[in-house]
Order: sequence, then structure tokens, then C-alpha cells
Amino acid sequence: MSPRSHRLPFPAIPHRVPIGAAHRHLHEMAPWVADLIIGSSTLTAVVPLPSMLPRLTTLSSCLASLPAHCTRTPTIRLLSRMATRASPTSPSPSPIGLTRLAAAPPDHRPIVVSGPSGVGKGTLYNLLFQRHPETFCLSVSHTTRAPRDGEQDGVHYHFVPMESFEDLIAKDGFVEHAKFSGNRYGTSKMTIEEQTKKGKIVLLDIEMEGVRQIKQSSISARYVFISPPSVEVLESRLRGRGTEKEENIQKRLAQAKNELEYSQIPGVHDKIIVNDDLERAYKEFEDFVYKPLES
Ligand SMILES: Nc1ncnc2c1ncn2[C@@H]1O[C@H](COP(=O)(O)OP(=O)(O)OP(=O)(O)O)[C@@H](O)[C@H]1O
Repeated sequence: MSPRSHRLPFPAIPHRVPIGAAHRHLHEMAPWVADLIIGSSTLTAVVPLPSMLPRLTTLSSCLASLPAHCTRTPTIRLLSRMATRASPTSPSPSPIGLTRLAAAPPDHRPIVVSGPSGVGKGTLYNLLFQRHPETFCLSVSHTTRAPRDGEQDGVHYHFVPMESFEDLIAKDGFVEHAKFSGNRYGTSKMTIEEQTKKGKIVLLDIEMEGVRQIKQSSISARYVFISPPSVEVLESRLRGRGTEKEENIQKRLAQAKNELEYSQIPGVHDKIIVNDDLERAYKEFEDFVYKPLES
């Protein structure tokens, strides 16, 4: 019997999963998995019938709820034997679907991503969201700036008038807020609380003043700074994006110098990533996000 689908490449996983815990947990949560084949960096889940493939989603949510002591994302390969286990002539499992499903990172604290405008913050965390669906969410900020083409209220930002924004400040509703290029931006406490309650790891895309404020707040977070390879590259990315008027580009570049200086202060950020080659920078970002808890 020939394999029913192709293999997807597995990224190398540098850390070992505490397999025993993952194994027990999966058996409890997904008794329909016929076999678990344990490799050095993979768990291969074998299902008896291809029709069980839709249960992938269940498997995915099992992994999302793996206990925190499973310190590394297991990679799951879903295979089908194409026969029941009762058959003595069962062929070797044939890959009919192969996917990498991520458990939640061991460290559940919100992740604050900062860096100059145009450095590629959004590009990097959107890759993380695509490659680990259902694990993360972006904290939707409030802003008084006008929406760019294609931006939706409640998805990209909560677009609010200045008056409403100032009202929320007065009610102490923000963990951080700042003025930038004449507009106000802020992260509401309620947004973070609601998403955390849903079991998501919240990412916050925040500029320097906001980082300062969160560091002074009661919020326990992890801080990642995305740095450009050079100011020239940053400028060309900002222009290349085609979203800014010349005047805004100059403001953003001026602000970038402040951001870069701030990032040099020791201890401000837990991780500084230079976004030169996108895949390389992404890997560094993902490794940081999934870093095992320090004992
Ligand atoms: N490693 C990279 N190499 C080349 N281009 C990149 C890289 N990372 C991002 N870009 C491009 O740079 C531009 C700016 O990226 P992006 O919009 O993600 O920046 P940002 O930091 O989120 O900006 P802002 O804070 O203004 O929202 C985009 O056009 C994106 O495609």
C-alpha cells in the first residue's frame, strides 16, 4: 500500500520533550490514538483509520493543554495504519497526514514585542501565529489614529475617538498608553485579562514608552526587542511597505533612534533579535517563545 500523502519537513528540535508526561497525557485525552511512537524529538500518533483525521483538532487542543512540566513542544506525526490493529498483516504505518502541532509554551506570561516601526515585528509574530495556530493572540490595542487600508476595527486595533481614549485613561483602564506621531495608542487591562482567561498567550506590540510603563506595572511579562540590521535597511523597509507619508517616515526614523538607544540599556529586554534574514530571525524568536522554564 502506498503512502497517501507527502511528508512535510520537520524543523530540528533542540530540546528533548519529557516524553513520559506527554505520552500519559495524550493517552488520557485522546484514547482514540492507537499508537504513539516516541522519537528523540517527535511523537508519532497513529490512528486506525484515515477517517479519524478530523480529530486532529482534538489532538491539537490536547497538546495545547499539556501540563507546564512538558517543557518542549512535541512534534506530532499523524499516521494511519489503513487497517485495524486486529489485523496481523497490518502494514507499516503510512503517512497520510503529517503536521507539527504545538503545545503552549511552558512560560505563559504575556510577551511584549517592541522595536522601531518597520523593523518587522508584525511579520515575525504573524509567522508565529500561522505556524502555531490557536496558541497565541495579539492584544488588540486601542488607537486614535485612522485605520490604514484593509485594517478592521476590533481586529487590528480598537479605533476610538480621542475623547473615549482619554476617558479610559481616567478610569485607569490601560496597562500602558502613549502618544506617537500625534495619535494615542494603548493596551487595555481588560483585553489582556479576557485573552489570558481563554488560555491564550498574549503578544503585545508596543513601543518604548509602553514598555517602560508595563515594566513599572504589576504585569509580569517577557520582553523581546526586534532590531534592524541597520538604520538604512529600516528606512528601506518603511518605504517599501508603502503605508507611510514622507513626513511620517521621518518621524518614525527619529523615534527609531530613541528605541535603539533604549534597547541598549542592560536588563530592559530578555531577548534582542536582529531581523536580518527573516527565517533565521523567526527561528530565534520561536526558540525564545518556547524556551523551557528556568528552574
Ligand atoms: N527580515 C526581513 N527582510 C526583509 N523585509 C522584511 C523583513 N521583515 C519584515 N520585512 C518587511 O518590512 C516591512 C515592515 O514590516 P512590518 O510591517 O512587519 O514592521 P513592524 O515592525 O510591524 O512595523 P510597525 O511597528 O510600523 O507596524 C514589511 O514590508 C515587511 O514585509
